[in-house]
Amino acid sequence: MTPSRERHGPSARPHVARRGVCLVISAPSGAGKSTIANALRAAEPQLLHSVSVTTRQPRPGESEGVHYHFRTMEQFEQMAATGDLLEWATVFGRGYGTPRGPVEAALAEGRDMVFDIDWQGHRQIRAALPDDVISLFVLPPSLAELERRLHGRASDHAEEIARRMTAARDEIAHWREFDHVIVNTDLDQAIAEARSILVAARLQTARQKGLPTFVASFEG
Ligand SMILES: Nc1ncnc2c1ncn2[C@@H]1O[C@H](COP(=O)(O)OP(=O)(O)OP(=O)(O)O)[C@@H](O)[C@H]1O
Ligand SMILES: Nc1nc2c(ncn2[C@@H]2O[C@H](COP(=O)(O)O)[C@@H](O)[C@H]2O)c(=O)[nH]1
Repeated sequence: MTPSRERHGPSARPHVARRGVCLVISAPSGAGKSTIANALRAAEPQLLHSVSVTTRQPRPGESEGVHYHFRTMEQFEQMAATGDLLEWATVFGRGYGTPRGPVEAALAEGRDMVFDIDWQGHRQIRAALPDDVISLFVLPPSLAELERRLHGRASDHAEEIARRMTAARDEIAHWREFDHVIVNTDLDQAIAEARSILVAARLQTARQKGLPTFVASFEG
């Protein structure tokens, strides 16, 4: 039998526009979250990357507006004070934050965005956008391997690596706050798992559009 709303065609409720997914990836420094986020973006060119603001110096090979927006502490504090940052935190003694404008634009357009931020940022973004955030915590296979990766990356001096290893324990202590956790032992597997999480988030019912029109007739 034809469901009633389908019989009365025009009275069927319009479809809910698709909401973008805010995929927050956190991990102790060196566990591989940027590598995984970059691989996701390479596999999914539509996926936007939230470019953070930081007060740290650029590393060799990093460019303004691509890896970070590099700002002075004064500029950073001004952005935080005027509400230009959706979240911000002090990480390893420096300021890091997420510019608000690009996130709001992405959500308005139903675009998905990936965030490479720490646990403090995750808490704040989840509180600000409770319906939009899906979060993933990336663990290294061991602390020894984490330290090997930080040295292997060759981007930080020994003192900075020691600081990041100390902070790693604090970061890992928050793993249960996340929706998903993966262990980044085999990189290809970790990327595939992260992609599955993104795909599953996209398929959540509240985010759908473009479904066959008959489904509107089956709303309770
Ligand atoms: N599964 C893996 N096996 C071996 N090396 C890996 C793996 N995943 C990532 N790496 C390497 O580990 C290093 C750290 O990775 P990456 O820079 O992505 O870490 P991160 O978590 O984003 O760190 P940060 O928070 O400091 O930005 C890089 O040199 C990367 O190539
Ligand atoms: N709360 C936020 N944390 C951020 C943001 N961008 C990056 N980060 C975190 O900082 C560390 C260090 O990054 P690095 O590039 O200096 O190695 C990283 O592990 C992220 O967790 C942000 O916008 N907000």
